Amino acid sequence: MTTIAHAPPTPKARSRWLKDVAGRRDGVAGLLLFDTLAAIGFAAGIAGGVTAVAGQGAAWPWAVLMLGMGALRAVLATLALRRGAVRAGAGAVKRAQRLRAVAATLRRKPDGPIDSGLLATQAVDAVEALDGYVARFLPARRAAAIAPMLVLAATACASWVAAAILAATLLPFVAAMILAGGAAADESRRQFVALHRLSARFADRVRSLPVVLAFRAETRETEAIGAAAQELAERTMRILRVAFLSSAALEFFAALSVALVAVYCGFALLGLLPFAAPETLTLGRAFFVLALAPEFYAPMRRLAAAYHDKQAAETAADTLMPLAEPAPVPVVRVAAPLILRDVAIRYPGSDAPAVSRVSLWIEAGETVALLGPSGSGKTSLLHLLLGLAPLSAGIVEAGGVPLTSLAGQASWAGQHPLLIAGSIRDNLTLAHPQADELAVQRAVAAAGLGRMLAARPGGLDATLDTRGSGLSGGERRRIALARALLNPAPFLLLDEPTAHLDAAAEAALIATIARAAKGRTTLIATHSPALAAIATRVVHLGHSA
Ligand SMILES: Nc1ncnc2c1ncn2[C@@H]1O[C@H](COP(=O)(O)OP(=O)(O)OP(=O)(O)O)[C@@H](O)[C@H]1O
Repeated sequence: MTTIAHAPPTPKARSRWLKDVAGRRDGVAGLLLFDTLAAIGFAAGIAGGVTAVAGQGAAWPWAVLMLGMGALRAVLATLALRRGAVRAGAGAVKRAQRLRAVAATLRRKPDGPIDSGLLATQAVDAVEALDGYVARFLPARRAAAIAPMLVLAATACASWVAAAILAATLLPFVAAMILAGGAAADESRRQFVALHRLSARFADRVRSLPVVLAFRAETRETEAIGAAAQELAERTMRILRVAFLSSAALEFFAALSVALVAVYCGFALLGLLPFAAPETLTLGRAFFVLALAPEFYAPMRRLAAAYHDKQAAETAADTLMPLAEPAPVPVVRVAAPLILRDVAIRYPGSDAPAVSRVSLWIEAGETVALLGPSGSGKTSLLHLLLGLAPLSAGIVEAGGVPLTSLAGQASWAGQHPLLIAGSIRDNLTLAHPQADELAVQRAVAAAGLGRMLAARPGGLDATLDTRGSGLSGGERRRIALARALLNPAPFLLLDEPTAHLDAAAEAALIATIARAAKGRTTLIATHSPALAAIATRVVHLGHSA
């Protein structure tokens, strides 16, 4: 199971980070405020219309005002939704954070504590959790600070008593909101962790499906995934329970305030108040106040509905904040000689070094074969040069400058070639997208892929999945070799390119490799004396532990 090795950030640091990430996007909050102004106009339209129907003046201008304001509210609501979600809103924030998560995955240190599978999950799940925060919560919070005051001011113009009633019910309403928010916070965090656990476990098991099937562990794994899914379902139900309870409390106070205003207006109009009326209320004013009363709580209810988004974003921030900021990778052109001085490689968690005290001096254009028993560190040395294994002692230099990675300047064919979902051509041109058709055909022929492609429907355009299903191990290695040959990089690193081939196929491939190595600085990890024979120098690595 994947884990993240870092302490959670403080609440203050977390909210500062979220604010910085979201930036100032006041457009949506502005639209919500205009919506409140339109609601005031709508209420005025209703009040004027009712007064006109009761026999005081023409009704149609009020009807026009009411319809116009109603239509305007619909437009403003749609615009707020679109702007928050797409334009300059959550879309841009999510894109930026996804790039950050992917960059952190690609540029993490070889001995870094964060698992790349987990980082990939973060790029999808955690970043998605920022959506509601940017698109709904932030605009709702900004609007909730001003909109109720606008409604209160408009109400006070018609009836200061009704305004006082609304203001008085505000206090318990806010207290209920704070309580509900606090209760939802912990549940929401636990649910996010359960979701994370389920998706990481699921991704893990899908990746190792052949192993699960081979060891007949389907039932056990299905039960484990079922248990994780059940845990998530239970946590989701708990959140829903808290959400229903809190929204019931909020609705109660909102309804209570509207009811109090209605009772006051009705009794005042009928002259049934048990005390002397503090103001003169007309039918129009009473209707205006009544139509406006629900709008007083609308911005705060919108905020309460989006509160879960805030919790989700805060939990996501805990995993996204520690990711390293993507820094532009300096393009350093390196050249031979490659110099390794007393180099040691120790993998995190290992007691013994995989490689220790290795010193090498490789001149430009040299072909060096790394020979040694299994586990002696041949692959680790090649990985070190590519920045995929940690340098724990010693110095690696290229052309007199310290070297962190040959990536970008080396053609590389590994022992377990990476295949991407796509056509065979996509896989070949992965390292050199500008390669033309002639170069692709030459690399295919050189790597001995011609017969396999001729027998396959679609040839170069036949599609592969990431497992390279339908390809033999040898064919996968040949694809990796063809890819390395296609890329005219100054360094060529090959890891057991002729493993598991019969003698004739090996001899043909050795001739190809000898041709490809001409003019490049080449390192080949191999067990094959025949392949090592083409090298200008053979380096024997120590015995495995
Ligand atoms: N990612 C890793 N984490 C921990 N230990 C590792 C890792 N990769 C390799 N090792 C260990 O480092 C040692 C050297 O492994 P390496 O693959 O470099 O040897 P090799 O000479 O290429 O072996 P082979 O000829 O079998 O491919 C081994 O003991 C191996 O278990």
